[in-house]
Amino acid sequence: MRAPRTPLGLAAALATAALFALVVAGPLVWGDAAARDSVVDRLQPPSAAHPFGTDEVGRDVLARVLTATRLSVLLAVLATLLAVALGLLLGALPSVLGRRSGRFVAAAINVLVAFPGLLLALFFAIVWGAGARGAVLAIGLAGAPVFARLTQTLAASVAGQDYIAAARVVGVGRTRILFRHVLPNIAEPLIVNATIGAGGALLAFAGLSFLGLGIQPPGYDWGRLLNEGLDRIYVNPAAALAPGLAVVLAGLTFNLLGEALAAAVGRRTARVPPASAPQRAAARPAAPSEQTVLRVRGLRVSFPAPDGGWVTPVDGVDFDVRPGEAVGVVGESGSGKSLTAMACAGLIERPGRVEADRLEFLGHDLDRAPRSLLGTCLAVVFQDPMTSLNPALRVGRQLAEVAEVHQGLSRRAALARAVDRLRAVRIADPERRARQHPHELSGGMRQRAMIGAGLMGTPRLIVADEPTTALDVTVQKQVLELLARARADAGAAILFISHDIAVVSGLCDRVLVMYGGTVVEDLTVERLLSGPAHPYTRALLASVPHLDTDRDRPLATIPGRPPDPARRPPGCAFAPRCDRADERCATDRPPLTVHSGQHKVACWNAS
Ligand SMILES: Nc1ncnc2c1ncn2[C@@H]1O[C@H](COP(=O)(O)OP(=O)(O)OP(=O)(O)O)[C@@H](O)[C@H]1O
Repeated sequence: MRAPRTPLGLAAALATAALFALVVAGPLVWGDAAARDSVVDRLQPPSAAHPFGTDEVGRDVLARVLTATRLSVLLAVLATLLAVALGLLLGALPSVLGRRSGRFVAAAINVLVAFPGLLLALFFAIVWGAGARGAVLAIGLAGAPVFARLTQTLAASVAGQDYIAAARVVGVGRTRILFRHVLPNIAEPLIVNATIGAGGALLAFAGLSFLGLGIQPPGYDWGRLLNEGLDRIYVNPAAALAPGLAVVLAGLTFNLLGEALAAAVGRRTARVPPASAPQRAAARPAAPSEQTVLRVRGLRVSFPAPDGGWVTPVDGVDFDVRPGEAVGVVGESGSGKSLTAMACAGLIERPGRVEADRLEFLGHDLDRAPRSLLGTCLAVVFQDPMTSLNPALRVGRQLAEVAEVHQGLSRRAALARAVDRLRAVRIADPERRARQHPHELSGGMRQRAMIGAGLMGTPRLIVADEPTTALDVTVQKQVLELLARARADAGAAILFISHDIAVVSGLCDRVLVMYGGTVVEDLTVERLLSGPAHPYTRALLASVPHLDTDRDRPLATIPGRPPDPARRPPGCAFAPRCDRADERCATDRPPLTVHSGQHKVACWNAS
């Protein structure tokens, strides 16, 4: 972890050093003064000799508070360690046990977390009896469910990572996966939370000792001193104030340390270092001779189904996108267009699972492609420009981040480039707009800003998922023109998802028609308009109204409904709605094969 350079880090380091010094030196320096009684000095008010007064036997309150630091802090740390150890054990169990027992343990953890911690501590303190041991056990056990829940959540968040899947594939057992792959990857957030938890344990200790369930005389910690001070609060309030202050300051120290650790860990994980020299070489746009920007073979996207199995909405998609080419993806709602596009951009979130025989971007396996390559050469434009921009960050900053992280530009240079890109996407007064937050821009401007973000690098592929659906018709036209211009200027290929065939045929060279989670026809726009071969594409075209459509007749519709991904028929998914379907269509799934030239069709009875 890096040296504390922020004010928060510096404050945390100083406070922790001071507390540590008191833990070590407190009893050595002030131990004698804390034990020295003197009948004549009984119940003295604050004075120069005794800044917080004296107790019933004339001992100096300040010396006792400073001496009690060691016991108070050590007991809190011990209880926290116990809570973390038990929490780790309990939270890791669901990963080691089978699905059924794992669920049972997870449910038990949830119930324990919902139970108030201090009540639990009181219960355990009474079970184990008053005293230091009982209090450590009580606070440790009461804190364990929170850490168990944290461990369980963190373990689940790394469980879907590829390196865990790879370990499973080569037969590594669950326990070994837990210790070698899961725990090392969740250690940092656990340490941060344990540090903050120690502050809570300190307070809980003070509470138990104050209630007489913690440290017993002649021993004393801050809680006991607080208890004694409160007995004579009307005579000498400072005697209660001193241990109270000590608890607050030490608690704050733990919290500060936790916050500083969290900030350092956050910085480390959020900030991707600028590409190193070899990475930059890899990130350089691929040579123009390269034939394919995106190569997809046998792409499958699956999600866990409620019955415990998997449902596969995208099932065997094959296509290529060549440099500078604009490829449209059309199909009814639910045909798998967006999932295909998101899988190609590496954006399918867990628990979704992406499998493919080949999924390559600029010749790199998408899984292993350098992050800087994706950051500079792949741009994604989403349907809703409001949710794709961070509402808390200024627009210019968001665009600049791409150049800062992936191109190693300084903050100032990156911001200048952001303004330049906003100008390139025809946003008027880009300097002012760059300083604004997304909510201050119109929907069309936000979408242009998103395209501008994609143009911060040298995009070789722009994946646009229904980028104009949320916009009105005039703004829609401007955004389409902008995409076409980005394609012409930057030479970027476009994968354009839309349910609107008219829009697709205006922008694209080629069209992929999707049905039931797969590509059923891959054809040029000219071929699409002159006469496609797949009955589904024909039906889709017939359902689009155009200027020559006879208004006296009802619009053509495709009878029936698209198949549910969980209950797709074994043969052609379109067969139940197809007027050309025969027996073979019901049993054998037609592969996507060359129909003529570059035209491909997946149909046994293509025209
Ligand atoms: N996270 C998910 N979990 C489970 N199923 C999902 C998930 N995301 C999408 N699906 C299912 O996958 C299928 C295809 O979804 P997708 O969003 O790719 O369709 P689409 O063709 O883009 O449709 P639309 O035009 O309505 O966006 C749908 O049946 C959808 O319900």
